[in-house]
Amino acid sequence: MKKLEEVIVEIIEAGRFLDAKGWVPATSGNLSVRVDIDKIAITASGRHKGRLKPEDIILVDLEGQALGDKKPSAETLLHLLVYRTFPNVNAVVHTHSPNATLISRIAKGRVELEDYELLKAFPEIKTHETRLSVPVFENDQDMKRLSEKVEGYIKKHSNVYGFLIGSHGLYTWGESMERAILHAEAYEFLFECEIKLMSMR
Ligand SMILES: CSC[C@@H](O)[C@@H](O)C(=O)COP(=O)(O)O
Ligand SMILES: [Zn+2]
Repeated sequence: MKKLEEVIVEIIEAGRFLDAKGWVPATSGNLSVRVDIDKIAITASGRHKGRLKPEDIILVDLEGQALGDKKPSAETLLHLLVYRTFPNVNAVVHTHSPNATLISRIAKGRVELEDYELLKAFPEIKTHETRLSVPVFENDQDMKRLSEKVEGYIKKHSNVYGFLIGSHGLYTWGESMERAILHAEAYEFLFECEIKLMSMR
């Protein structure tokens, strides 16, 4: 596990990267890193992810209780379910890009990505001759209800590297922040291709 100081810098730099891409507009999005067996560092609620300061990164326990007085992300439960489900995952990112928001409005139930060379950006995928499903969940302000639905799906399906929330955005993760950002980039590219393909039909 990295030291908390290193994790804070990592989250701030990742937020700047996502902001530079236009994927976390208007304080949307959130990022987290596992810092200990029972502690997660996560962005405080309502902060602009391109302009994070060290004090905007706070610690929560595995129930989502803040270990301090700042309010953690409103979507903390969606991060915690990922850490609970995948012991090898150490970073989760959530973006609100136009592509993720749009394709999650168009797709019914899931986005099917197949025959793309870039699918090899995801773990264990070694060939373009793959179909990767990205589940789409209806948006819901009741995070407990939404997180239970997502966790139920992920527990029943293999090869899930991310999920979409309808008209909202993308969640993805990785063994490190670097891998989580790489997966976000790959999803963004693939969603853009799919949206352009749909517009050509
Ligand atoms: C500002 S609209 C986006 C928010 O409602 C939410 O979806 C989001 O991604 C950020 O919530 P936050 O509580 O700041 O982590
Ligand atoms: Zn969001």
